[in-house]
Amino acid sequence: MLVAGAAGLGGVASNFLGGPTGLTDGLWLFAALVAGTEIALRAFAALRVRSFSIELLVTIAAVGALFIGEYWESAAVTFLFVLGGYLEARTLARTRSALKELLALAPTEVTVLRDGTELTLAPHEVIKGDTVVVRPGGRLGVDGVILSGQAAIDESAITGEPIPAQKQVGDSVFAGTVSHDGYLEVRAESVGIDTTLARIIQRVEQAQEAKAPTQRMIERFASWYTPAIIIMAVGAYAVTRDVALALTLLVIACPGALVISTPISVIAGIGRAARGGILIKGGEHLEAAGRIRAIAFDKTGTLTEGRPEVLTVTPLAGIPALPAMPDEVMPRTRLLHWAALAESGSEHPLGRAVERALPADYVGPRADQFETAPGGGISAQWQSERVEIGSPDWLETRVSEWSDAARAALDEIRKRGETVAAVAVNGSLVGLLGFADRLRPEAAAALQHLREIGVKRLVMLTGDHEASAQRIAREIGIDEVHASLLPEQKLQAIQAIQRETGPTAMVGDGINDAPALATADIGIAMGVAGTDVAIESADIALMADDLGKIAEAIGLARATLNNIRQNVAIALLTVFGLLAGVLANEVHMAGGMFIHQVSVLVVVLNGMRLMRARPARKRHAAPATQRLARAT
Ligand SMILES: Nc1ncnc2c1ncn2[C@@H]1O[C@H](COP(=O)(O)OP(=O)(O)OP(=O)(O)O)[C@@H](O)[C@H]1O
Ligand SMILES: [Zn+2]
Repeated sequence: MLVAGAAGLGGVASNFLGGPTGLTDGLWLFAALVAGTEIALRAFAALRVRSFSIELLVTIAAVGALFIGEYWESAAVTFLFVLGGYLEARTLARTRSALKELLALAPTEVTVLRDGTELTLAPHEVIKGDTVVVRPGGRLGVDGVILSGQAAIDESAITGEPIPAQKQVGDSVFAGTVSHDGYLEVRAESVGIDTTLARIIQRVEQAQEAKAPTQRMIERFASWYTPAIIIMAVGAYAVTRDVALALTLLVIACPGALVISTPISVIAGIGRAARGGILIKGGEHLEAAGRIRAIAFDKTGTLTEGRPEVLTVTPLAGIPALPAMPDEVMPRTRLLHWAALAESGSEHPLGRAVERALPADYVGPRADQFETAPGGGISAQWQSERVEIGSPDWLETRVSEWSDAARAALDEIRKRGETVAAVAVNGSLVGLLGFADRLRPEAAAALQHLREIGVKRLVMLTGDHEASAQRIAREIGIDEVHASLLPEQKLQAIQAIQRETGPTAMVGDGINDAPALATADIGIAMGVAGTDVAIESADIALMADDLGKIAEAIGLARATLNNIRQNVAIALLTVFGLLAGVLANEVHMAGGMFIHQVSVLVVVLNGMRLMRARPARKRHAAPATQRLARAT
C-alpha cells in the first residue's frame, strides 16, 4: 500500500510538473501493478472456490483501464481499494478487541498463601484450592469462594453493575472484580482461561462470528449480484462501445459497503452488550431480541428472589416422629424433619427453604433413594420409610386420605398467598408447609419499563398454585397469570403466546424451565455469573441478577437492528447515486472508487457508534441500602 501510494504520488508530481509522459505513466503503471497484484491474487483465490468476489470486479476494472491506457485510473482504483480495505480491517479489529480490554482488568500477579507463607504468582500458576489473598483496593485474579473476611466488591467487569455488592464468607467472587475495602482470603475455584471473565470473552468472540439472518441474506445476494454486474458491464459495452463506461460500472457497483453493513453492527452491538453484563449468543439472537413482542416470566427465582422462607408449619394429628428421634419432639419439628429428609437430595428452592427453617446444627438422615417429579414434588426412600413432599395437587393422588381438617388448613394457607407443599409418610398425609418468597425489589419498575418500550404482553408462567401466583402478579403489575403448570405445559403456553402475539421471550432459571426456554424465540437466563450451564443454554445470559437488564438488552438489540438498516440504506444509496452519476457521465473510475470506499468507512464508523450506545435505561433500582441487603 505504501509503495503503491508513493509511486502513484510520484506519477501525480511528474504529471503536474510536466515530466515526460513515459515517466508519469510508468510510475502509475508500477503503482497499479503493486497494489493490483494483491487484489488479483485474492480474486483468483476466490474464483478457485467458485466465488465471484468484489476483488474480481476491481481486478477486471484495473486491468481493463491499463489496456485502454488509463494508467492513472488503474493506479487510483487499486490504491484506494487497498487503502480502504486496510482502514476497514483496522477499525473492525479495534471493535472486536474492545472487550479484550476487560481481560486486561485481571491482575498480572496474585498473592497466594501456601503453608503460611505468601507467594506472588502469575494468575495461571495458581492451583485450584489455593488460598488467594486480596487486599483492600486489590483486583481478583481468580474465581473463588470467600474463606474469610468481607468486602464491597465492584463486579462491573462481569455484570455491568456499577454498584458494588457486599460479599462475605461463602459468597462467590470473580476474577477481574475489585475489592473496595476489607481483607479477603479466597479459595481459588477457577484460574486462567477457566475464569468466568475469560469464558465470557471467549463466548462473545464466538457470538460475534455467528451470522445474523440479514447477513446470510446479504451474502446470498452478493453471490449473484457480482456476476450480474459483470454481465451488466458487458451489456453496457455492447450498447455504447464505451470501454471506460463499462469499467466504471464495475467499480461503482462493488457491494463492499453492503457486505460489511450487518457484521459491523452485530459485532459492535454484541460487544457493547457484553460490557453491560449482557451476553448475547450471536447475531441471530440479537435480531430476534429486537423483534420481541411478548415476554413470559417464570415466577420462582425470576420475579421473586428464589430464596423462599417457611412461614407456616401445620402438622396434622398423629404425625409420627422420625424413628431415631425422641418422642418429646414437637409435632411442628417432626414435620420439618420429615420434609428435610425428603428434600435431602433436592436442588429445589423449597428444599433449601426447609433446610434453613431448621437449626443450623441439625443433621438429619439423608434419603437412600429419591425420585423427582418436575412440577410436582419429590419422593424419597429412607430405610423402610417412604417420604413424599410436593404440591397438594400432586400429592393428593398419592395418599390414602385427604381429611377435611387438611383441606381446611390448605385453604387457610393459600388464602394468605403462600406456596404450599404437602408432606406424606408411607402414603399418609402428615402436614402442610407454607412458603413465601420476597419479590425482587426492581421487579415492578422493570416490568413497567418493558411496557413503556412497547412489549405488548407480559405473562407469568408458574408451577405454583393460582392463589400465591396471583398475589405476586398483583404486587408487580402482571395481569396475565398461568398457574399450576407442569414443565411441558409451560412450553405449550409459550407456543400459544407465540401464535397469538408473535415473537416471545422467556425469562427463567433454567432448572425446570428448560423446555420453555428452548421453545421461546429468545431464552433469557438471569444472574448467571459463575454458572456454566445457564450461560451455555440461554440465548441471552444476564450476568447480574437484575430484571432491568432485560429492557436494556431489548433496547440494544433494537438499536443494532436500526443500525443495520441505516448501513444497508447508506450502501444502497451510494451505489444508486454513483450509478446515476455514471449514466450522467459525471463520475469516472477513480472518483467512483473513492466515493465507494468512503461509503464503506461511513458504514463501519456508523456501526462502531453502537459501542458507545447508552440505552435509555431508567435507574429503577432500589435504594442502595436495599440492594446491598439483597446481595448478602
Ligand atoms: N422439591 C420440592 N419440594 C416441595 N415442593 C415441590 C418440590 N418440587 C415441586 N414442588 C411443588 O410443585 C410446585 C411446582 O413446582 P415447580 O418446580 O414447577 O415450580 P417452581 O419452579 O417452584 O415455580 P415457578 O414455576 O414459578 O418457577 C411447587 O409450588 C411446589 O408446591
Ligand atoms: Zn421455576
